[in-house]
Amino acid sequence: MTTRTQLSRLGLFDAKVPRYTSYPTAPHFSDAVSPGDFASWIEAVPENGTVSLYLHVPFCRRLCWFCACRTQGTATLSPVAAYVETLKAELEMLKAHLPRGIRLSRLHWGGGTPTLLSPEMMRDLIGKVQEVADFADHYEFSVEIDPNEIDGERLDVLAEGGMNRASIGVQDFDAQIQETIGRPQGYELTRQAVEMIRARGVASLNADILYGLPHQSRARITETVQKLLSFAPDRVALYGYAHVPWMAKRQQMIPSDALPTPSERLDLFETARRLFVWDGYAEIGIDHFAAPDDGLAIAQKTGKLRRNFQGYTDDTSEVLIGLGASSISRFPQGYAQNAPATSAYTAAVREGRFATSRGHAFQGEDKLRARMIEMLMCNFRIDSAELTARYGADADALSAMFRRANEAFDDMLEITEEGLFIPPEARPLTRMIARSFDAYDLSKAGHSSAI
Ligand SMILES: C=Cc1c2[nH]c(c1C)Cc1[nH]c(c(CCC(=O)O)c1C)Cc1[nH]c(c(C)c1CCC(=O)O)Cc1[nH]c(c(C)c1C=C)C2
Ligand SMILES: C[C@H]1O[C@@H](n2cnc3c(N)ncnc32)[C@H](O)[C@@H]1O
Ligand code: MET
Ligand code: SF4
Repeated sequence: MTTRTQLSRLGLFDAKVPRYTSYPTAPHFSDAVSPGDFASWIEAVPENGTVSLYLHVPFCRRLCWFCACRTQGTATLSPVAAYVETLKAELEMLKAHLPRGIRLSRLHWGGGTPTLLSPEMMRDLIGKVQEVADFADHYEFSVEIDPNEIDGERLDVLAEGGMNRASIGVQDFDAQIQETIGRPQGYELTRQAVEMIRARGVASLNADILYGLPHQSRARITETVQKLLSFAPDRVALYGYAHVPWMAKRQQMIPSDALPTPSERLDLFETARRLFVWDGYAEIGIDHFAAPDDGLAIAQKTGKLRRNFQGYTDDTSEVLIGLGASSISRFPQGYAQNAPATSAYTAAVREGRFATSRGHAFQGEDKLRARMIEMLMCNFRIDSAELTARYGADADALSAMFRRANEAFDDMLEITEEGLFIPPEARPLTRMIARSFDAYDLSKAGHSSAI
């Protein structure tokens, strides 16, 4: 039996599974976590430690049809200006609760399109962040940049404010695909954005591209990857296009009959993956590639790769604080998510309350299972020794779980003294294998394709 037949028989081409940027995943959050819990979790951060800070900007000038991000269109800057004022008020509240001596190991601006902010708004927001906490040594300040929404002046402000990583949205360079997904973006425009970013000494450049787009073929994705490689990005995220029109209504604009089949998606991923590997990139987890000297590649080699809401990271901070509408924070105690609607978020912060609307306090085996799933997503292996040492897991119980997983996956996995290992031929199954260690009921969540 070929590997592909085996993958198909195991349900890879039919499965709908989470992306596991958290465990439990966000659909399992409830209203059990309150603004008061969020405040007390912030107050419990150890003095003189580090935290990471994520600021979410849920606005875009254009609304690309393929996009599943939580963002709203705006033709003018006035809602953005009002939103920045709310973010500043939320930062002020954070400052009031944060223990002494905390520094930022990471600052990430995401969205949406944070580069929609005017240079003055950017300066203002950076200033307010600096009032809350200084950057730690070896900090990273990264910003998601839409090449259509950037200019030299904004980049100057960001670079002066300490931005040392930039991430650009590319998705695909093919004109017909761009038209079908509602995201026109010429190669030349993207190249100019890259040059402007590099000219300001920004140390690290990431680019996002997608496989599984309508009309995408091996030839077309090859061309896109080659064009992207001409920019020599330090990192690339190669996400599977998640077609979830029941969640992201804009995707109803995308003709489903032009979408590749799950089997073709696997081909597209493999085609792109090989090109990156040939070019010397290290494979990072399920969907990232990094130059060998990049932090992600080093973290992977040293076993320090982590997974958070922004994807893969080499950040070692235990605490990630997400501000802005819909942002999710992670603490040793659990997750807290802000109200998703900008109106509800704004109303809470303007009244002087944190906007926490949902979340999950860790209980029972949550942390153990979260770490097992993170290990699979990052390293394609589960290391039993760490689980017994850090979470008091029972070695026999772990072995029994591994054996059950291996049976469920046709003996394609390897069980060793050290733990469980997913060999390369079984790696397309990684999210499905992770799901087999998920104790929550996933039947109602409406996830995207497993490949
Ligand atoms: C920056 C944009 C995106 C974010 N997530 C996605 C994009 C494109 C992709 C995505 N994330 C989820 C789905 C649903 C189906 C699935 O495959 O699981 C898709 C297509 C899951 C998801 N998205 C949000 C939540 C709360 C969840 C569930 C979490 C999980 O399954 O782990 C909302 C959300 N997504 C993004 C942000 C910043 C955000 C709001 C907090 C990023
Ligand atoms: C932040 C990044 O999220 C990715 N992104 C946006 N929408 C989707 C989707 N439906 N499926 C997969 N990835 C998506 C894009 O690559 C963007 O650049
Ligand atoms: N909005 C930017 C872009 O589309 C950043 C990636 S999508 C959140 O290019
Ligand atoms: S891809 Fe980026 S610019 Fe397009 S709608 Fe999504 S967040 Fe906005």
